[in-house]
Amino acid sequence: MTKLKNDTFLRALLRQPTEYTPVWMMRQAGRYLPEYRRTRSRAGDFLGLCKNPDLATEATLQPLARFPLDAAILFSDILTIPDAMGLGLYFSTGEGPKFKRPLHDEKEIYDLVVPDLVHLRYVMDAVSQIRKALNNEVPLIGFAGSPFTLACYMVEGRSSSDFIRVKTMLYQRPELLHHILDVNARAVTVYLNAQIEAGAQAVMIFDSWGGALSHAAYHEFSLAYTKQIVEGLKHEHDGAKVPCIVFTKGGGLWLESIAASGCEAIGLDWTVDIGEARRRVGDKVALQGNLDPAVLFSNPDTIHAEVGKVLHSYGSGSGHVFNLGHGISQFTKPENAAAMVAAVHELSRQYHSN
Ligand SMILES: Cc1c2[nH]c(c1CCC(=O)O)Cc1[nH]c(c(CCC(=O)O)c1C)Cc1[nH]c(c(CCC(=O)O)c1C)Cc1[nH]c(c(C)c1CCC(=O)O)C2
Repeated sequence: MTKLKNDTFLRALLRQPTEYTPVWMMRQAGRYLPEYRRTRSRAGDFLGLCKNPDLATEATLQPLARFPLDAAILFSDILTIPDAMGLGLYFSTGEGPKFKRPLHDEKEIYDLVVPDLVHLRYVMDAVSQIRKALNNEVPLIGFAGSPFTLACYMVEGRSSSDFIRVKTMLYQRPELLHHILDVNARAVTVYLNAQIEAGAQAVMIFDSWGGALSHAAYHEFSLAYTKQIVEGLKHEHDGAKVPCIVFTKGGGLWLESIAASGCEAIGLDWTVDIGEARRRVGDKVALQGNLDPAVLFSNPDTIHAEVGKVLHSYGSGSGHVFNLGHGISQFTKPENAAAMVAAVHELSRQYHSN
């Protein structure tokens, strides 16, 4: 078992005592950092950066060099899986991800199989290289998309705001969507377990679009498959527990069912009061979140006050990992991210009496 110099993040996820509230930021490596933009231009484009383990390691470490964050997250993307399935992922500047061969007809859907890990070898290489470079300073988070969120991109072929194709399939040909979701769930399980074997010390499942579903559809088409993954994960590696965080954007109504999925922690977006969330599920899981990323457009004094409100709402004791309620915007000033991290470390000590 490797000993971490700072394991505050892992202890908070396991609801064990800590001296302060650990903090990291979703999308902490990204376009708001000038050094990231330079690394990306050396790689050619975003996907080239994900597929080059040396440059992915460099990007992962950039935010840690600037801010005293309590965790690193693998630099990659959730869409590596559909890419490895042969859908032809590409990113056109300013328009987000697209697929050359989205899933439109029945034959394409029934031909879909769990990809061979050789096509995702570059991700595991990045994980082991990042672990070496981190030198046990802080833990490394691995991640994947939820089966439903991946299916949104695979069926729509690109980002969408109304999800017309995937929702039409859900109501008109549910068996086709169930087939995609089953393949995705098996693929994500194998993929996350490979990241854990390669050195990821916690994993996070991003269900960015589960919140677009109705109550019943969320349970049947999103949570059921996320649960299947959580059940198939390795919960221990190298003598240490490997906690799993489930983040459903817009999932505030369903915290009790998410907590029952078997995950160690729930990621919260900013629409939820974290204290109320704790009263609902805090005896079962840890909570991660949930500052509105837009707070970082303000100024250090406002950021300090808003961080204070989230910490106060959660209250005393362990089980809270501070984060934004969604990814940091590319238009954020890095010094405002620094102010947030400093405020969490300063203000949270009063809530931890040990
Ligand atoms: C839906 C989703 C995707 N990717 C991801 C999600 C789930 C999280 C969420 O809800 O935001 C997850 C993701 N994407 C990225 C990470 C890296 C790790 C981190 O720092 O948190 C993680 C965890 C890098 C990235 N992924 C992407 C970038 C920007 C690409 C660039 O450099 O131009 C980064 C740093 C591109 C990406 N990738 C995706 C989209 C929709 C986009 C375009 C969005 C945009 O333009 O802001 C798919």
